[in-house]
Order: sequence, then structure tokens, then C-alpha cells
Amino acid sequence: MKLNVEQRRLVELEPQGHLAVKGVAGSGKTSVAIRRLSFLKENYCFEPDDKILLVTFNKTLLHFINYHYDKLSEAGTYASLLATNEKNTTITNIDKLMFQSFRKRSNRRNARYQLAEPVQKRLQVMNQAIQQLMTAFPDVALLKPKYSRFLLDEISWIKACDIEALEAYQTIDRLGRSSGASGMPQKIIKNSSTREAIYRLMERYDQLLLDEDLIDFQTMNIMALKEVEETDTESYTHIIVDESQDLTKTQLLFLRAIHRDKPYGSFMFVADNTQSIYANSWLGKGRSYASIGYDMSGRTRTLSKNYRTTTEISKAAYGLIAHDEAIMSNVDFVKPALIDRHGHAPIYRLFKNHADHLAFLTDEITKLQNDYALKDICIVAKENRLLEDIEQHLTKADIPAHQLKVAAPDFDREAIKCLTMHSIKGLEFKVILLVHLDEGVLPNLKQVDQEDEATVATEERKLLYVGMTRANDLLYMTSVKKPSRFLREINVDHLRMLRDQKLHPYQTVPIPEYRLTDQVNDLNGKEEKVRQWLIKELVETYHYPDTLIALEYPVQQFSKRGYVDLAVSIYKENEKQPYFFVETKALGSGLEEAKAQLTSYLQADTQVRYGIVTDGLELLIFDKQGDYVTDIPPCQPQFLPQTEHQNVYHNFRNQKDYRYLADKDDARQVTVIDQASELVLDETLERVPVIGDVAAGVPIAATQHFEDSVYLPRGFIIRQAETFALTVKGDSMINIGIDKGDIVIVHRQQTADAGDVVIALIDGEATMKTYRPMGSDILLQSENYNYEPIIMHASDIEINGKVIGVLKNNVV
Ligand SMILES: Nc1ncnc2c1ncn2[C@@H]1O[C@H](COP(=O)(O)OP(=O)(O)OP(=O)(O)O)[C@@H](O)[C@H]1O
Repeated sequence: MKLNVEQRRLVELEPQGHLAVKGVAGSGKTSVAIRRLSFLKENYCFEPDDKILLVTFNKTLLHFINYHYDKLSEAGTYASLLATNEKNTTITNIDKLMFQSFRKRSNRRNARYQLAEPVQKRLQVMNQAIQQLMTAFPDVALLKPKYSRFLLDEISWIKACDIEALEAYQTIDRLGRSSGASGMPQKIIKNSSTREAIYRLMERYDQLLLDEDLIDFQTMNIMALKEVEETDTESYTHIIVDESQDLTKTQLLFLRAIHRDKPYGSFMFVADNTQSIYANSWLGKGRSYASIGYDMSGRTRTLSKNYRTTTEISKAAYGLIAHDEAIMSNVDFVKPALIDRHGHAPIYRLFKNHADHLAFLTDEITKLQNDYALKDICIVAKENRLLEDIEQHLTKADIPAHQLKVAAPDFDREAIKCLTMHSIKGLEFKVILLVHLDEGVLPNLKQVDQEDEATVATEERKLLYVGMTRANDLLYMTSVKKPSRFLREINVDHLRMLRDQKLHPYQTVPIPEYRLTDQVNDLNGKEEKVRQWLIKELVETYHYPDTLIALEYPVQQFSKRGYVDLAVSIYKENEKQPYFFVETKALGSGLEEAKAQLTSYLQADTQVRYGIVTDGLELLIFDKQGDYVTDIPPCQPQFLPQTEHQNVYHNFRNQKDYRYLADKDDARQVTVIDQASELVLDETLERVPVIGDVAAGVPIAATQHFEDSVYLPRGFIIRQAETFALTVKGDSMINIGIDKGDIVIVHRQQTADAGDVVIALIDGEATMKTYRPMGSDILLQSENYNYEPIIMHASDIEINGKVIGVLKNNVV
């Protein structure tokens, strides 16, 4: 991979303290971070105590980096990058790093704290603390065991923000959540007895845990921070933090504390706020670097090109975030730029039940195996529980699948990977299947107060964005029963129903936009919704004019007459005949019955070629033999009734051929298309009169009357006033493509150069020949071996003009 200029500059920047790198998904942030590590190691580690740290938030990303660069270094490309086992270089994740400091502190102080796991233990202690404090705060309705989960979250947030005093908590903006969960009796407003009660609750809860030698995860982080602030044992000359937007304030302060300030030292924060998906993150909520002690004025760089995904996937993903005011107005938002790499549009499917969903995944993955290795395919869901069924189902169908273990992921195993949206952050796979994008799952607003809905929805929208931007080549998205509201935010033009189809997923057409309503019986019918969606697709995506579409098309089956829901006809040799029949069913109502019905209609009509059945969620296309066809055949020019003459114009001035389309009823309506480039010429047309006939054989009498006109682009002629046209009689010029019935375009002139095709008058009769002067004689040469050349003295020949083009008579 060759870095672009901006990326290379960042890698090779002379280290001068702190720097923020903002970048969009897939812009090479991680790639830059890793190369930067190598650059600093080689050039800016002079002293024996100089050390470099590359830290990630996500553990899976850490493994992914090691996996990737292991591979690269095996290939000899980045031998110096595989530095994890070298003394002065550490690549690790923040939790591991902080846990080590916490352990050191515990050992130093001979303390035996354990993490309070599982969550039930913490809830139990929380309930105990609530009971003990209830009487002290009788008016705080939030102090109830039923809110213990919510209170745990709030306390975790206080610690993550390194809030060390009640006064600080009373005044801090509560970004990420403005109130209690759904049904909460009180808002957590500033300077309130509620905030005081929560703070005291935290102290009590921590003490109760400590009594059992327990601490929670956030306290462990605080202890780690204290350890490095107090002891100065661990320090790094250079620190690079990937995914900075996800770190809590405590974690960021920890990193600041282990950074040793040297004149050639550096601290690079790499971040993308659009991918900030954690409630407790600090910078990701739009807070400034100044809040953790770094002034970034003039110290920010941006990477805006997404190299990972195709233009089609990027457009869909950007369409999603463009809907979110909170994301767009964030000061650190970077507008993504597209690179020109094209592929399939993202595929979206909705299923009415789990069985259909699982069947689709199995079928599709079986097909995908023709193009991709299993390990390059990753199934992603919001929650682990949603992946379990799928994993089991695939395994039963002999498709190896496994949930990637966060602690020790095996990226090389030849099996489909299953991951949650959170743990896939920072990673990429050739094919991503984002499953269960169901309303209620994403977003899950069940526990959320109305006021907080927008905030939580932003977080979950970002989660979907993260998932979508993991795909290199192909992105599938699925929902079961009810699609996530976010899918409605993605313009349906960016999505397809199947990999090799142009068809967009079902979308309800508003009744005022229904087409062919004069043929519709019940505008409010359920089946009509699906039919109208398909009509819209046939017209807008497959380009059939609605004049070729008929509803309730009659089909005679022996003595019985049936009616097909929709028939598309085409013209063949100017005769209209049915091309395909369609049966539409109400949304999600299944296709079996419709397919049987349509098969009998196909048999009954001798001309129709294909049948299509759809219920909006599924669509089958088959021919008369019952063989399935990949896509609906698009409308082609020859399917339409002939309304134009189609001819070829050969331009002698540049020796190029053009398609010349003239309206049958109005010769002035002309379209000229360059045959090589297929581009339509956008030039003013000039009228050229057809003034008579010219012999291309024996001379015939020159006539001078206006019969007709042709219209030509201005660039084809030299001067309109000097241009005329003649209809060709005879066949003496056939070797250069001028035939009987063609119209030649002539520029009026009295002289000619050798080789010009001229109109010459001999004894008042016009003939067309190639002009060859021979001293005082002129040879007029036919371009047909059957005709002898004519030799005449120059004074006996009058040149009337030079042929500059020919409009062929034959229809193409
Ligand atoms: N200049 C480049 N030319 C070609 N490919 C590139 C370039 N820069 C990055 N890539 C590729 O783009 C993909 C994304 O890179 P990387 O993971 O470093 O981006 P990122 O900004 O960290 O992404 P994210 O934040 O979405 O995880 C990788 O496959 C990488 O190899």
C-alpha cells in the first residue's frame, strides 16, 4: 500500500509535542499510526530510555493490527513494524495497559483487590448502598432498587470523567444523557439533591465493595491513574493513540501521565468522532483537547479519503450520517471524500420471520463462496445473542462459522466470522453482513427517556455507520420483521435487493404518485402497494415507458379468461407483443400461489417470454421453462415503436461515423451521436437544402430545385450558405461507401485538390467522381471497378463543389 501525500507527511512529521489527526472511516488512520511507530523508532529514539507506545481502545483491533502486520512482516515488507516484542516498543490496548499499573499499585501496597464481577454482584452491592442511603435522601425518588442499573451507569460515568468532588459533579454538563431512564421520576439536573444523593451513593457503594476487597472497572482505572501520577515509573517518549474518541477522561489522563516530555517527544491522538460509540467517552462527545490539557490550535491534521470501501458503500453510509444534526455539527466532523473504486451497491433485505432470514443467509453465503474465502466474510450484529442462532444454523448447513473471541481472535481460521458492532470497530473484511437491523434492536430506545432519544439514536446511528464502513467489497444489510428506522434514512437509490440485480428494495409509493391509476380497481389495496412499487422500478430503474405497461392484462386459457396483474409489452418488427407477465402479492405474503398461477399464464400465451412474481420482500424471475433468470431484462431501444429514422452519417472532413436519428414526423428533430464515443453532439443544427440528384455513374442533367432539407450539426459543414445536398443515383462510388439513395453533402467551390470527391459538370450534366489532375488534363475516377475513368481537358470540366459528407440511406 502506497501512502498518499497527506498520510506520508503525517508519518514523517518531525515530532514536536502533541498533534491531533482527525479522519473519516477507512482513511488510513490506523495505517498511519503503525507506520508512524516505525518511523519514530528508527529516527527519534536516541536515548536508552526512549520508548514508544501505540495504544488502541478496542482489543480486537489490537489483535487485528498484530495479525495484519505479522503477515506483512512475514512477506518482508514491514520487518521493522513487528515491534511488539521489542523492548522499546509497545503495541497494546488501553485496558491492558491500565490493568498493569493497577496491579503494580496493588502489589506495592500489598492490596488484594479483585474486580467485582459479574454485574449481578455490583447490582447487589448497589442495592445495599441504596437501602443505606434512602433515609438520608427521602425526597430523591431515584434512590430505589428498581433504578439500580441506571445508577450503576451514572456512577460509572462519574468515575470515567474523573470527577473527584461533589462540587464538580453538581456543575458538569451531563453529555450523553440528560435525564433518567424511561419512567424515571426525576431529571438529574445540576446543583440538585439528586446529584448529591448519587454522589454519596457512589461513595457508599465503593466502600461496600472495598469492604470485600472488591473494586469495579472504573475504580480500577482511577487507581491506575493515581499509580502513574504518583510514581512516575512508566514513561514513553512517543505515544500514539488510535481511536482516541472512545477513551474516557480517566484513560486520557492516564496516557498524559505516562508521556515523558522530551524536545523530540510526541503525542499523536488519532480520532474519528463519527465513530464514537461509547457512552462514557470524553473527546467523542465533542469536548476539546484543552479539557485534558492539550491546546491543539495549529496542531490538527485531517484525512478525508476513505480507501476501504467502494463508492457505492460509502455513499450509503454517508447518507445515513448526513441525517444526523448532532454528527454534522460536531466541530471535529470531517466531510468524507470518495475515491473512485466502484463495486456492488449495498444489498438490503427485510424478512418476515427468522426462518426466511436464516435460509437467505445460508443461500447467499453458499453463493459467496464462489468468490470469497470464508474467512473474508463477517457477520455482524448489535448483540452477541443475535449471532448465536445464525452461527448454529450455518454450522448445521456445513458452513463453518464462529464468534471471534475478543481475547484471542483467530483471523486465519477458514470460517465465517461473527462479531458485534462494537468489537468490529477498526477492523475490515471483504464481505460484511450486517444482520438484525431491526427496530427495537437498533436503536434500542426501550429504557430511554423521550428527551434522551435523539442522543441515544445518534450513538446507535454511529454504530450502524461503523458497521457499514467495515466492508471492502460487499455489504449486506438485513432486518427481520420490522426494519430499523435508520434504514429509512438511507436513500433507497443507494441500495439493491440482490447482488446482481438493479432492483431497489421495496419502498411504499405515496398514493398520489401511483401510476396508471385509470387501470387500478382499488387504490387502497394491499397488493396495489407492491404493484406500484414494481411499476416505479420498471419505469425508473429498468426504463420501460408506462405506455408499454398494462394492468389486469387479459390472458385466454382455453375457454377461460384470466387477468395478469401486470404485463410489459415490447415492439417487435413494429408489432406490440407481451414480453413479461408479473403477479404481485401483498407485502410479505409469500410467492408460492402466485408462482403457480403465473406459470399457467406463461403457458397460455405464445409470445410472452418471462414471468415475475413478487411480494415486495422477495422477487423471482423465470422463463417459460421455469429456469430462473438473474434480473429483470431492461428496456432496450429496439423494444420501442420506431418513431425515428436511424441513419449513419460519414463525415469526410474527419473520417468519423455518426448515428443520425431524425424524427419521422419532423425532420428538424435530429440527434447526432458519435459512434466511437457514444456521445451526443451538442451543436446547433444548420439546414442544408437537397437541391437535386447527382449521377454516380453516367452524368445526368443537373437540376436546381429544392426538394427537401437535411439538418446537420454546424461543425459538419464549412459555411451554411455554400452548402447543398444531392441524392445519389448510380453506383460508381460504392468502394468509398457512397451508394444509390444516399445523400451527399457538398461544399460549393470551383477548385479541388487531388483525391477530393467532387461534383463536376460535364456538358451541363452533374457527376460525382474522385478528382485527379494530370497536367492540363483531369482524370475523373469512379470508385467502382466496373467503371472506366473519364479523362477530359481541364477547360471542359466545371467543378461545382466538393463532397464533405454522406448521409446513408439504409436504416441501421
Ligand atoms: N493511501 C492508501 N492507498 C490505498 N489503500 C489505503 C491507503 N490508505 C489506507 N488504505 C487502506 O484503507 C483501509 C483502511 O485503512 P485503516 O484501517 O488504516 O483506516 P482507518 O482510518 O484506521 O479506518 P477506521 O477508522 O474506519 O477503522 C485499509 O485496507 C488500508 O490498507
